[in-house]
Amino acid sequence: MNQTQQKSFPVTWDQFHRDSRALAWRLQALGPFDALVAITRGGLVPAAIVARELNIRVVESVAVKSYDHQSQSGIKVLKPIAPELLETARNGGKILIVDDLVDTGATARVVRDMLPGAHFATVYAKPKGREMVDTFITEVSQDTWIFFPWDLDVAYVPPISGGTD
Ligand SMILES: O=P(O)(O)OC[C@H]1O[C@H](OP(=O)(O)OP(=O)(O)O)[C@H](O)[C@@H]1O
Ligand SMILES: Nc1nc2[nH]cnc2c(=O)[nH]1
Ligand SMILES: [Mg+2]
Repeated sequence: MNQTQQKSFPVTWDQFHRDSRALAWRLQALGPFDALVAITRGGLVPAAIVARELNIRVVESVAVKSYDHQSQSGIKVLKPIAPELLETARNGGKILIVDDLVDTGATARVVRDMLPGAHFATVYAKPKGREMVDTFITEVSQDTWIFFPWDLDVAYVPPISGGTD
């Protein structure tokens, strides 16, 4: 989304761990996977959790940047997938791609093109990008901005009544 979102969906560490584990449970039936590719940076945390649960030892990263804060800019590949991993995929290896979320699907499309046969998994999905994902856990509406625990801090919230006492 290019404009500031109307709704917010803040996610705590506990919730993110739980949702990432739920993703691993769902993926277990589809494995075993020979390697995992995490889309940095957001995919790194769910990738660590999924790799631990599914005992995937080979973890590669691909760096794709599409947002500055909440504004979408052009997609840039800042670090491509290592040639050894592409070779594994070409030789029939089963590759799992993990990201934290799919929004418009633009990031997913770019990485899918790099690894056409891979399984693409995210923890969260918005309607526009849902078609790009093979497995996800929770769907949120397109006008929702998801706030991840690594982007949040504990802060004072004024009372619902608006009063100060
Ligand atoms: O479906 P899309 O519209 O492409 O949006 C989804 C992507 O946007 C975010 O990454 P971002 O580019 O903000 O970088 P980050 O992972 O480093 O936060 C998120 O982690 C996904 O990778
Ligand atoms: N943190 C965060 N990054 C995004 N990138 C694209 N959509 C989102 C979102 O809802 N939350
Ligand atoms: Mg990302």
